[in-house]
Amino acid sequence: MQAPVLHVAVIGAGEKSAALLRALAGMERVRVAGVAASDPEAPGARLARELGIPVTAEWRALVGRPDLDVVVQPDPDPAVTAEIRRLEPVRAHLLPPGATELVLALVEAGERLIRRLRERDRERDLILDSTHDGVLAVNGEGLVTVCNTAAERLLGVGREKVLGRPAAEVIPGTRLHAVLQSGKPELNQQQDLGSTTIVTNRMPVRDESGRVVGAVAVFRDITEVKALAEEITDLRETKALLEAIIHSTQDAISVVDSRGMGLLVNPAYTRLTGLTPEQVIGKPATVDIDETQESMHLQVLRTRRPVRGVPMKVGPRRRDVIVDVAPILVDGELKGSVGVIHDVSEILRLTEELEQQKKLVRRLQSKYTFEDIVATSPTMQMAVEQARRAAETPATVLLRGESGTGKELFAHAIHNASGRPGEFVRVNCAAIPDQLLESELFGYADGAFTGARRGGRRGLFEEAQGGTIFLDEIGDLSLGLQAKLLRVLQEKEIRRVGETTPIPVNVRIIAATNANLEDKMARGEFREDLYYRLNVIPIFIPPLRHRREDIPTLVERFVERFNREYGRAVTSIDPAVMEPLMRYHWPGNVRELENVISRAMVSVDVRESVLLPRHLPPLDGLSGGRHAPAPAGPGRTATAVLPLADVVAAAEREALRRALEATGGNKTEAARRLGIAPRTLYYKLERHGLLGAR
Ligand SMILES: Nc1ncnc2c1ncn2[C@@H]1O[C@H](COP(=O)(O)OP(=O)(O)OP(=O)(O)O)[C@@H](O)[C@H]1O
Repeated sequence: MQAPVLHVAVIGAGEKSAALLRALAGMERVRVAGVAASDPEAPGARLARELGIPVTAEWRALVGRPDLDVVVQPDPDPAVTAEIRRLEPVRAHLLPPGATELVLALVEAGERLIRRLRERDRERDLILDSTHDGVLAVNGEGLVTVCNTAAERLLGVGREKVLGRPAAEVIPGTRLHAVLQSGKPELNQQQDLGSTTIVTNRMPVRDESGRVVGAVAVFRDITEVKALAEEITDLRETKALLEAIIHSTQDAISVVDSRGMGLLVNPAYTRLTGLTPEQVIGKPATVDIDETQESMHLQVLRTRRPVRGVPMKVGPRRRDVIVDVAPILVDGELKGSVGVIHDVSEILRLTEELEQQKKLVRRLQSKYTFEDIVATSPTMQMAVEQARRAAETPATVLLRGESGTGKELFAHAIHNASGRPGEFVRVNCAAIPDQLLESELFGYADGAFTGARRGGRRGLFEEAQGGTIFLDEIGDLSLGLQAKLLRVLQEKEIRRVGETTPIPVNVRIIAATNANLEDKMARGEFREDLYYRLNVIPIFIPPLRHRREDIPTLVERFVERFNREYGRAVTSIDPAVMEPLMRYHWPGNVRELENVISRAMVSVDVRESVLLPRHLPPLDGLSGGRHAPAPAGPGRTATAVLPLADVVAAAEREALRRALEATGGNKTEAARRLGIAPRTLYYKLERHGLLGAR
């Protein structure tokens, strides 16, 4: 149905009429049919012309029109009013006096209200558009009334396409119509919109009476939040892992920020330094854990370079530590520095203990005195007497005798009787490779060769400073080393390998050999000058087979010793035991006798008190009785087939034994005749138990 339109005629064109015309022009349901103006230039007449309203000079022409609903006379002229009433008695539409003012006031009030409402709408839109949350509202009919910028962005639609349209049709997946129907809010609903995830709160809008008149949805993009949440979970796990590691490591760790303020310390740090987290975190690292040094953290922050392996003493117990500090650089930016402190006091203590143990072992090595040397035979008594006298002097002693005759025993005894305060150091010149022997004897400088220890190392000559060095198997020394040893003997100073500064040494030298040095000299294998330097006091120790009268006393001595060592209780020796021992030729000399008694004592029962012939092991080459020859001998008619390895080993042992016997124990000569290197011979003798256990 078409809304009715009010047709108005305005009589008069003064200021008041003009104001009324302006007000009426804005009204939708009012049409001004014409304006009556006696002066065509009056303000009302001019405005009417601008607005396209017909203007007439004769008001009577206007009033007579049949389509008029109202005639308005803003400035009433009583004569005109009466005239109108007379002419139009039926349609007395004239507004009463003062009505114009009322209309104007109402229009103004209406305009003010509209302005205020528009402002509020603008404010609301501004607020809605500035929030990141999408806002969508529908009225009671489900038509969209609000769609802010964020909603446009999130939904991917322009507001001009949705405003005033049914939400259910234009917003995919909306549930606002459902909320409109149920009147129940739907809160924190997660919803996927393509690649984005949103979370929505939908609420009904009620009027004062509680009737649902609309619904609002407020929603936000949580794609980033979701990703961040996942990242944070990952970071938390990593952090927990790192914390666990930092907490459990035995190394002390401290971290400072880029200004040098304490950020983190672990329990190992507190244990080591005695500093608690409260004393460190948030405090400047001006002094280091070792107050005598500049803070390494500050040094690293200043230079941006790591510092490694700095030794320090820290904590109330002044523990020895090694510190590494490194800058923390993230994308090239300095974020702080991390220090790791390794406690090395335990390692140092163990090293020291090891050194002590080594010294102890060496001291044990030189525990023998002249009282320990059995010397019943006149030849041995003479040798001991010579040695006693030599001990009183610092002169070089050369001990000569076959293997196992007791040369080392003599060396110990001489050292102990000499009263020299330093240590007794033994070197087997034949057992150490030549290149190694030089650095062993004289030590080496820092960085002398690959693998050399930092700071270099003392050699055995320096170790024996103030004491005695026992150069065993001197006959096996290479010509090169012979020259170097000669210089030591002449100048009484040594030079570490790789160094030129000499170090004075005060060391008594006892050399020993079972080789024929004179033969060697004749063959050019031993330097003559060195021979005379060494041969100051030569002492010959005869082989056991040349002094059999020593055998009973030696046996008694060994039985006593193994009683103690093996927990046996042998108090007497059957005379029948002595018989084969006295007959045997003892190629291995006293060491071999010692081994035989040792094996006999092992086969003695703990309750037995008498050593019997049956306890003795077979003695090589002694036939008859229970002392059978070694198995696998060539003359043996054995039916048993033995493993080849055993047969070969037995043959090798026999060959070695014969070679030693034939050369009187001269190992260099034995090696030469066997066609093997002396070192190989040593190795083989050791393996077959033909070389005394050292
Ligand atoms: N006269 C002795 N009195 C007591 N024990 C002795 C005697 N002679 C040697 N021994 C013992 O015999 C074993 C061998 O002696 P030692 O090691 O001194 O011989 P060596 O001549 O240095 O041998 P090698 O030339 O093989 O190095 C040692 O256990 C030692 O105690």
